[in-house]
Amino acid sequence: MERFDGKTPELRHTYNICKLDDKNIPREAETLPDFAEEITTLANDFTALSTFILKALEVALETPPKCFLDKHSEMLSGDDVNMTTLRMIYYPAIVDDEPGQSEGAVRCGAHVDYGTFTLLAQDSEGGLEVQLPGGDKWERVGHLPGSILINGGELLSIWTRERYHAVPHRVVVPERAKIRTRGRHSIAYFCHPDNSTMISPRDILANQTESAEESTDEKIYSAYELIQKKFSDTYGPSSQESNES
Ligand SMILES: O=C(O)CCC(=O)C(=O)O
Ligand SMILES: [Fe+2]
Repeated sequence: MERFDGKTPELRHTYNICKLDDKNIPREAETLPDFAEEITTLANDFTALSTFILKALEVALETPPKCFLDKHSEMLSGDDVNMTTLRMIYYPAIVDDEPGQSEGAVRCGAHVDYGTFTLLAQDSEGGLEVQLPGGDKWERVGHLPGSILINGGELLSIWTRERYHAVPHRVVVPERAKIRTRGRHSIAYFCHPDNSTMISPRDILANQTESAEESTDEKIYSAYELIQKKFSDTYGPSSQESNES
């Protein structure tokens, strides 16, 4: 994903699921007997919520009917067809005297997500910050129990010519000693279009007038090409199949 700087250590563990099947969902029958069922239900709920939001975007942007829905028909069917990912994230407690954990360490470096949008559920530990459009100040995201944050991603920003922004965000290590010695959990659902989708603002904004410059100069890429370009900008040209983060 992410626009991290390649130097600052990121203190987190992640588990990504791109395809909802038995092979990809860990079954820890003894320690977590209901895990597979719970995570499958959660993933399906996130997919249903994403479908609802895609419909709402169609209404808000007055797109041709099913314009977004048809382009997101393969969510969680595998990253060979669609990069949608459910990510479980654990940020371990900070131990100040361990190497790499104090000076300059972050939980998740500043970045924008790549896809259409991200649904983010977080616990109450805090640390998530966003940069709102037009400003460079980092704002704390509070925690409302049960709430889900919707973060615009980069493809949505290209598609809508920045009417919906990709929101820069990060997770900082809490300053207060008592809080930093507790771990933090979050779950993100990265909603992506099908890989072959051409990310063309002209399809989405068909009813809106465009300037002459926008209509002639625009080069159109597929979702797959744009994501590969992101990976190679972030990790270097040899990183072909790395996942978001
Ligand atoms: O853990 C969080 O709250 C944010 C994670 C995130 O932004 C990401 O994995 O892209
Ligand atoms: Fe993110």
